[in-house]
Amino acid sequence: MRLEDLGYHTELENYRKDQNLDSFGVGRVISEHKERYIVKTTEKEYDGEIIGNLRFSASKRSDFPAVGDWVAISEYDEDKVLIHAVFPRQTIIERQSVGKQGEKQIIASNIDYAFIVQAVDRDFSINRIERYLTICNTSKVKPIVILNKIDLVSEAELTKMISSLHERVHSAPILAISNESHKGIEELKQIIEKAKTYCLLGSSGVGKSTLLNHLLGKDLMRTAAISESSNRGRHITSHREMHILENGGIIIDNPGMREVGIADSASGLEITFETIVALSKRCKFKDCTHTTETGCVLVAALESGEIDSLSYENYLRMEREKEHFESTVAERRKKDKDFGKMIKNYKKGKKNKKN
Ligand SMILES: Nc1nc2c(ncn2[C@@H]2O[C@H](COP(=O)(O)OP(=O)(O)OP(=O)(O)O)[C@@H](O)[C@H]2O)c(=O)[nH]1
Ligand SMILES: [Zn+2]
Repeated sequence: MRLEDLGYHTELENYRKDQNLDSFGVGRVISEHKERYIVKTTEKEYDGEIIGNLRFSASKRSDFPAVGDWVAISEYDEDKVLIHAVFPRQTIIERQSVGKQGEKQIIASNIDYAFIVQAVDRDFSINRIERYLTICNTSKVKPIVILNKIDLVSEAELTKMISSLHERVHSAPILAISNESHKGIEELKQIIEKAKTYCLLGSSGVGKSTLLNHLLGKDLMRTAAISESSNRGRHITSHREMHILENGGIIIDNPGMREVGIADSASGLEITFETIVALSKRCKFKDCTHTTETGCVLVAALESGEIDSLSYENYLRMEREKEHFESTVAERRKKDKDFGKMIKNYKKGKKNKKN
């Protein structure tokens, strides 16, 4: 195995040289548990601990290593390394840390692509797909939409779902698969690139674990669960959050990833709702709510059908959640009220126009 097989590339190597980290080894963090890390190198997997210096200079949680990070290490025992430095991260998936207002927690780093998994049964929701797209766009991770459980719907139903999806989602490839009939799984495997890092996003029950097992070709989750229970209280050396697939792709799947929310994804809205945001910037009215105002570019675009109205409502909702997340409590109360009025106005306006 070479470092490149774990996703290492020239930019990281240049950084290592620039920072005079040549005397250290290089590894990638594949698991994190209460400040204990598993670091994978070309030779093996080590238990890693950060050096005191790194701990003292860390001013926030994101200064600590995360799953997916490249780190400079030195071996101090047969299976143990000290972590001296964290390499700059190319992409970061993070979320609001529990209990600490305003502080972010890194879920994983250096991910190239995210599979946004959604089941085509009751779970199917383009709104939710737009949410996950926004998370990806915030994190600079490239999205790939996967519609799963297509064995549960007819060909015609699936075609309808895909075409309605195409109307609102323009920037991401869409794949349809079934873990049950295995339809589309080969095609999915084909698009997975060697040495690129992937993650799985999507609600509970959409089939992420089942898919991962198919990709890995084994019943991974069960194996992990067994070794975890027999290792209770100790560092769980058998628990991996990063997996290398047969074709060389790398998948990160950790518990935190499954709880990432929109509140944490401010900047991505502009990319997900590119047309809407671009238009709203062109609106000539100051303080326009872009909902009912005559002469507003957005209102006009909605009427002409240039913008999908469901997409627009979803955008308003997410924009508001974003602001909610960024504002203080007092501001929030006022904004909630204003927003309530705004949505009401918008819907009233739409109704009136229909009549
Ligand atoms: N019919 C059908 N069922 C599926 C398919 N994929 C997964 N399932 C079933 O859906 C259920 C949930 O699948 P999981 O893989 O555990 O879902 P998950 O996304 O990992 O869920 P969390 O672990 O809660 O995040 C299981 O009972 C699977 O057998 C599929 O393609 N078709
Ligand atoms: Zn306007």
